[in-house]
Amino acid sequence: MSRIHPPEFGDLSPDISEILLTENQIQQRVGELAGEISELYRDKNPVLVGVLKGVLFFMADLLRALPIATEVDFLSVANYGGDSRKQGPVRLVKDLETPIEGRHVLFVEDVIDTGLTLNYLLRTLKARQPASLEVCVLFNKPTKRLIDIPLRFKGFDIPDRFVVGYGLDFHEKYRNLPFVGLLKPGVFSPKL
Ligand SMILES: O=P(O)(O)OC[C@H]1O[C@H](OP(=O)(O)OP(=O)(O)O)[C@H](O)[C@@H]1O
Ligand code: HPA
Ligand SMILES: [Mg+2]
Repeated sequence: MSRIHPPEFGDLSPDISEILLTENQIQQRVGELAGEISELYRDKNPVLVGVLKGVLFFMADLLRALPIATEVDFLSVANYGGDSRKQGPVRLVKDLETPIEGRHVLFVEDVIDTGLTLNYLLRTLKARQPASLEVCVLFNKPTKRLIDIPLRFKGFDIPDRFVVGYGLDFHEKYRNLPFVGLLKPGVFSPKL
């Protein structure tokens, strides 16, 4: 089975300087992660919890690769600091609809950078007394971490660079690229 993509990504392609992970590499690793996850959660009917919006493609692909019964739910967060994101605390702007007390919860994240977002969310979910709470992250930037977080399932360690694609955005753009890449210096400005 193959997916249909335009040969070029229209007006997005010229903004990309380098592809770090191809669509095939990502899809293969997602399949491997699904295998590992299904071993741990067989017969446990876990709740997969994702944080919007970056996780949308990873969650969709992971769910479809999992050969076990699961449920899915989503959270949404905002940074108190507005534009100075990644520096201040986060707050919940959309909560789960699923009560997770006594449930096996797998937190699914697209990228972990400082770990501040995940740290806040894990503390919030732990207080609801799930039967278990583990983390699955696709892209991990180990050198950016401010808070240590145990990662039960991990897709790739990636360098400390700002990446886009496969759900990851720069000012809400580039999420729809099927690969993960770097933006050209003229396009990406960390101060924006
Ligand atoms: O480890 P941290 O430094 O906290 O960064 C990781 C968070 O940043 C990204 O979300 P973002 O705030 O970009 O929201 P989005 O998913 O809607 O793009 C990502 O999806 C994580 O939730
Ligand atoms: O590299 C990144 N790209 C997009 N969003 C992000 N959020 C944390 N790190 C990143
Ligand atoms: Mg983002």
